[in-house]
Amino acid sequence: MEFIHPKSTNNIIFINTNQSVGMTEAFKIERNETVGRYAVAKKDFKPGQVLFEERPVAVGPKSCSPLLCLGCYSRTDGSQLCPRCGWPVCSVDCANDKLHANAECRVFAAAAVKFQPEEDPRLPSPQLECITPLRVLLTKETDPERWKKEVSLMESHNEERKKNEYWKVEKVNVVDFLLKKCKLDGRFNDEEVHFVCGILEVNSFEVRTTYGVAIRGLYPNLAILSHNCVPNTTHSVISNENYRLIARATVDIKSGQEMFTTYTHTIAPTLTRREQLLSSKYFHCTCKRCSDPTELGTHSSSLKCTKCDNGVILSVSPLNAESEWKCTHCSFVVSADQVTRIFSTIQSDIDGLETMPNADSTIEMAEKLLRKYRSVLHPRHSFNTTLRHCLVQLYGRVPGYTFDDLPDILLEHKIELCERILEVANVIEPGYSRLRGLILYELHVPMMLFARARFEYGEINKETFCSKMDQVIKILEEATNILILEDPSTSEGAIGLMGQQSLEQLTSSLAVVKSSTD
Ligand SMILES: C[S@@+](CC[C@H](N)C(=O)[O-])C[C@H]1O[C@@H](n2cnc3c(N)ncnc32)[C@H](O)[C@@H]1O
Repeated sequence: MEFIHPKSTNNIIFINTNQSVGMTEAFKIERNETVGRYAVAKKDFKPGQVLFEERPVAVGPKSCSPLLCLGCYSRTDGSQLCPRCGWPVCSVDCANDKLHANAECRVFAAAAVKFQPEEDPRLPSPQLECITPLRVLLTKETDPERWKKEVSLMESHNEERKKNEYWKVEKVNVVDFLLKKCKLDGRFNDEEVHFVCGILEVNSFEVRTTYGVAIRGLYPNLAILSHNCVPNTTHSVISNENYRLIARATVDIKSGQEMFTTYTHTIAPTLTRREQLLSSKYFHCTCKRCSDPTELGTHSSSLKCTKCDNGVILSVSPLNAESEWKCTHCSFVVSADQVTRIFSTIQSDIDGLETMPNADSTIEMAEKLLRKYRSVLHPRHSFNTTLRHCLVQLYGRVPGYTFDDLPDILLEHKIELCERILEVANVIEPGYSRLRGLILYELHVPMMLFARARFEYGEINKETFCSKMDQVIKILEEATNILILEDPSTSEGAIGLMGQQSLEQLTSSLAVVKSSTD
């Protein structure tokens, strides 16, 4: 049987449990014509408070995944194979991992379907396309209750998906492969296999393994939440606890209010977010942020007018991707096509940064891009926020730009980069969001070093220094309160723990300074 190599898609939003949908204490499920089912809070929640915890129906490789071990999902070249089924794993432990051994391993071994070596294991492996759908399908037999109450109710959008080119690829790589080659046609049918592929595309969320590899997980409670480009919840997945998920409120959620998550990158501009939501989740987002030409005053999509100095170019009708864009000050008009071209040129420049190492050359390139598009993009445009986000993680860390190397001017620069990101993050991911937690943490170090230097040079007096340090402590406290809620095995969780220690040290050394006589 010949597999079809699909074009790469990114349709991710980003083990059984006894807890079924509708049983959560946090929300009740309501329904309307536009979104289908959605979640309404049953009581009040505070920022950071847990809404619900759940175990996934299944986790496994994403669509278009490169070759991965089917036990721990580490990258592999396919040279090590499971002794029972002959599919890629990286160790005996991984071959014996329950998720593999009780699922596809049994199916492949019974049908004697062997894995065929891939020419280039770094490219998407069509053979892995069937793994996560198969794991979900098998729950129909292993946990029929959960299948009936949770999985079978999920939205697949198969009527729309049927019209896509990819439907035919899915028929060959997943449906025919599982039913014919793996001899599952007595247990499942065409419609069921396409259904699980559909619900995975529409409902699964990206999950990171302990080693940082991106896979996907199907979480029925989380999947009830509608999308909003300003979410009021966040979630973390604990990879070394069988991918248990914890969903939390990021802001106050009152009883009767809808709970929202995000299915896309919040930093992206409206055109990009809406395009991604339409192509992979099959709906037109009409949230407040998408409907507002200024993106709630963040100007994440706005361009600078090149004809007059004072104007900002905004979409006349942001819910219509064909709408023209106009200057707020002069009569200059730009077509939707022109804006799309400008955005894709800048986006591909930024994408180039992703493949660069964490080194001084990446700092220089990101700074160059900020300068290059200064006359085109609004200062708070999404692309600028993305570049600043990249820079704040490098300043203070990479050789040549460690905190010991940074002159005061670069400390001030890092402070400004963080403050600019926060102006946007406070609106698009308010409250207890990872984005805010991380940027607040990045902000506290240069603020502290800058204040210390000013004090040591005698440029500020003790009182001003103490008030600046009080500010630093407040910022670090907020960062820590957010990040300490993350799994300690993740980088965010580790920063939360470091933040806690620094907070104690800073508070006690500031107390010493405050009590000292001049
Ligand atoms: C993960 S599911 C959410 C649960 C779904 N509403 C259900 O009934 O099963 C994602 C789907 O819900 C709908 N949806 C979610 N958020 C939406 C929104 N903001 N506007 C319109 N439809 C939305 C879309 O059909 C989308 O493909």
